[in-house]
This record gives sequence, structure tokens and C-alpha cells, in this order.
Amino acid sequence: MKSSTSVLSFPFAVETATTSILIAAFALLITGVTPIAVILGAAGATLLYFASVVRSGPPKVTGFPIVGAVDFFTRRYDFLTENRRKYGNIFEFNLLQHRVFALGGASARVQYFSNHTQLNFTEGYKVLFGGVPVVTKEAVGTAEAPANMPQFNKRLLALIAKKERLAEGLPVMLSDISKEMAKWGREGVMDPFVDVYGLVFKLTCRMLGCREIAEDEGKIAHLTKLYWDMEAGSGVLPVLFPWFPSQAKKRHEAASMELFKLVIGVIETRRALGTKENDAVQFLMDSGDSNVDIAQFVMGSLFAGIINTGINSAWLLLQVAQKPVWRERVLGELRDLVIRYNYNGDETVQITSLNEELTKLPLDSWEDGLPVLEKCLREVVRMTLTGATLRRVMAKGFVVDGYELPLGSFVTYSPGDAHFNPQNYSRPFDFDPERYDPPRLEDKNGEPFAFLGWGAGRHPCLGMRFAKLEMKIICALALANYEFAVADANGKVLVGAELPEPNRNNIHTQRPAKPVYMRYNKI
Ligand code: HEM
Repeated sequence: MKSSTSVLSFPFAVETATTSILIAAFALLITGVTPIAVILGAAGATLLYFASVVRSGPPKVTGFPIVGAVDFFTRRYDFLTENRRKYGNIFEFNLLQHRVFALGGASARVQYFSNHTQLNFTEGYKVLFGGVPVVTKEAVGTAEAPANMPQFNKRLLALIAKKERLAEGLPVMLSDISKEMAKWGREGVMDPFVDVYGLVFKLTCRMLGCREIAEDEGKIAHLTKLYWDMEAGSGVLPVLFPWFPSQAKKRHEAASMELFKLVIGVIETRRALGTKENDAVQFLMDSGDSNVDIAQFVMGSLFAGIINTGINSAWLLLQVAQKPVWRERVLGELRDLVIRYNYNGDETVQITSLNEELTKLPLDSWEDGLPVLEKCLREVVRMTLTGATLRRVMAKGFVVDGYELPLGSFVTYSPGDAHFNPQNYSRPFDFDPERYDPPRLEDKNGEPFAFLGWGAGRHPCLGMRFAKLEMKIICALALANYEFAVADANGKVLVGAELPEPNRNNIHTQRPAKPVYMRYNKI
């Protein structure tokens, strides 16, 4: 085993000893058998021994002095793929004092996602992610500890992963989206990466926040602005220099604090007036959580829930709405579903408002009755989830490719390594939902863990059920109401225009590399 902590491993030891003997023999040859030869031989062996101890470790990418490989923040996808191509399944880089190991390949991937004894999920993201809401104890003026991770996950599961809760929330989610889309009017131009995000904010706030914000346009707009201010704090400066009072850090902290106060305000008012609502905040209040814990939960879940769902919902609509084949298939599937569930399969029924009919469908039909939309969704997630997942080595013994990774170091694996590998997915950069159909089954027939869209191993996405429902509702209601065409900013339709590639280097949101607009007309 080789070791990045400079421990001489068995094969190396043998190799070193053999070379040392050779050097000693050579010295004997040129000097004759004298005490000098013995000293020279021993010195050669010692030198070689230490040289090999120090040199072991995977290839290392040198970055800037002191700060290290800032490319990990500024051009993450390119940085990881270029160096993976150059160095193979493992390479090392530095971010300030932190050692980071980037992994690639099937076997390292399996180890990474299956290892829970040495690798820690929370620690990885805590230090190298940034952007998560920050509320300091001093600012809050309380000694209460923020909600810990297992508690956060437990609450999240209770709120958005259980069938009863989602079924209860479904009518209001459908009604929210119908109302929001009605505001789009009969025709117009939209930027899906703004307008569709708006819908996701609304749904997330509805299911993981509180009624008072979800139903107040001004408050939702305010929350959206605060959210993007918080997100701006996940750049290279705030993550690498958390103590440095950069503009991004100040914006991040001010936004976190304001958001915190917004939620605390709602809770305090409810407690003072004794009013009750049927929403996430009420659920947490009734569960006995403190005001601080509730506010932390809401902020954390907004952060976990919005970025990915927003970006994937926008891409899903773009991909499906402007490709006639997929648009027709999805619309056909939606009509069939309505006839099956709302009219007992009576094919003679004339549907006058698909939007109206969709709002009556039960949860089961959304979850199990839309295989075409489901595979489009899976394809979009595969294509957008290409950034980096993170872990931290918290115990000895994590060995990859023959190297034991040092305690406290970070490990990163980019799902793009599996998602864009042509051994798993043919023409991996094409939008091709049929790749998931038999006999191709490309997500199952290739390497292990070839699809990582919802995570793998012990840390699967806890919001998957809710996120899929949101994406399907948004796409279905949009298609039921409008026809779309790719356009320029003025609404001029760009006939035959290809969709731009996503900017894969953005750490969180894979928006298109150049702006893309959609012209829409009411059906
Ligand atoms: C399209 C939308 C989404 C995608 C593609 C997505 C993807 C993922 C992935 C790949 C992971 C695993 C990360 C890793 O292994 O390092 C993950 C974890 C997680 N996701 Fe999602 N996610 C989405 C939406 C959501 C939503 C809506 C929520 C909740 C509001 C959520 C909450 C979480 C949480 C809490 C974890 C960490 C689980 C743990 O601690 O073990 N996600 N997600």
C-alpha cells in the first residue's frame, strides 16, 4: 500500500532495499571491498530509503501560492475533468491548509459512496461548501444550540418524504402553481431560470416554511432576494477566508440574519396570538422545537431544496417544451392519466381544460403514472448534476488506488465522472430519455453507481420525493397551458435554435452558458 502520509509501504520497501543493495554492490565494485565501500553502500541505502518515504503520494496539482487550487471554485467541472484525464483515478490539490483528493473511476466511486466508517458527509460540506445559512449565537442572543444534522434530517423526512404529508400538500401545491402561471398572462417571454425558479421558491416555502410567507407576494419576493444574497456567499473568498470581511461574506451574513428574523417573526406572532396553521412551521412548533431551531430548519431546508430543484425544473421545461416529440409524448401521457383517474378510463370523454383536470389527480398518479415524464426528469438530473460531492476523512484506513488518505483531508467525487462517461451513457451530452428503456437500461448496465442524481449509499437525497413531485407539477401545468419556443430576449422566436450548454463550472446552479428565453402562448 502506498501512503500519502509518507509511510513506506511493502512493495516500495522491497524495491528500495533491492536498489540499495545494487548501489552498495556497485560501490563495492568500483572501490573494492574496503570500509569506504561499506559506508558508501549504507549511505546510498539510507538516502534511497528516505527519498522513497517522502516521494509517495498521488499526483499533485499545484495551485496558487498560499491559497492553492482556486480553480476548484472558479471552474470546478473543467478543473476536475482535465486533471482526472491527466492523472487518472486520484490526484491531490490544496485549498489553503486543506489537502483535497479528487477521485474518479468506478472502483473509487464505489468506495467513496459505500464508506461510512472513515468518510464523513457533514464535515466535507461544512468546510468546503460555504453558502449555507450562518446565524451566529451572538447575533441571535441565545445560548441555544442550532439544530443538529440528524434532527434536521428527521424533521425533513417527516415533512416531505411521507406519503400522507405529500398527499395533504398536493392540492395546495397544484393550486399555487396554477395561480402563479395564470399571472404569466396569455403570451410573453420568460427566462426559465428566473420564472421557473420563482415557482420552486413558492412550493418550497409552502411545504417547508409557513403560510404567512408563502401567500404573501411581497414576502416571497423579499425571501427570494435574501436567498440569492446568501447564495452569493458560497464563492471562493468566503469559503477559503471565512474570517475575511469580504462583500460577499457581509451580504451572506446580513441576508441570513434577515431571513432568520423573518421566520422568527412569524413564529413569535403565532405564539403570542395563539393562532395555528397547517404548515411546516406549525408542525415544528407542535413538535416542541425552539424558535431558533425552527428558523434554522426553515433556512437550511430552503437552501437544500431550492438550488437543485430550481435548476432541474427549468431545464426539464426547456428540454421537453421545445422538443415536439417529447412535448407530445408527455402531453399524451398526461391526457391518458386524466382519463384513467378522473374518468375511469372512458376514452370518449372530451377534456376541455387539461389544467383543471390535472389539479384533481391524486398523489399516486403523479408518482407512478408518468413514466415518460419520469425518464425526461431522470435525464435532466443526469445532465445537470455534474459538480462535486464532498466528504472528509475522519478515521484512518481509507485507502484508494493504493494510497491511504490522511486524517482530516477532504475527498471529492464529481458525479460528472459517471454521468458523462461514454462507457455508461452513449453520447452522454445528448438529451436522450430513451436510454433508460429496456434493452438499453444505460443507468443499470454500465458501471456500479452509474446514476448518482439522487446520491448513493448512506446519504441519498432526502428531498427526492418532493423534488420529483415539484418538477412534474411545474412541467405538466406549463405544457397544459402554454406552447413554448426558444426566443431571444425580445421574444423573437429563434427557429431551429439549439439549447445552449449548461455552464458546468458553476458550483451550484448550472444555468445555461448564455441566457436563454422562451416565448409562450396560451393554448
Ligand atoms: C432536483 C432536485 C434535487 C437533486 C438533483 C438532489 C440531489 C441530491 C444528491 C445528489 C444528494 C447526495 C449528495 C452527496 O452524496 O454528497 C442529495 C442529498 C441531500 N438532499 Fe437533495 N437533491 C434535490 C432536491 C432536494 C430537496 C428538495 C431537498 C429538501 C428540501 C433535498 C435535501 C437533501 C438533503 C438533506 C441531503 C443530504 C442527506 C444526508 O444528509 O444524508 N434535496 N441531494
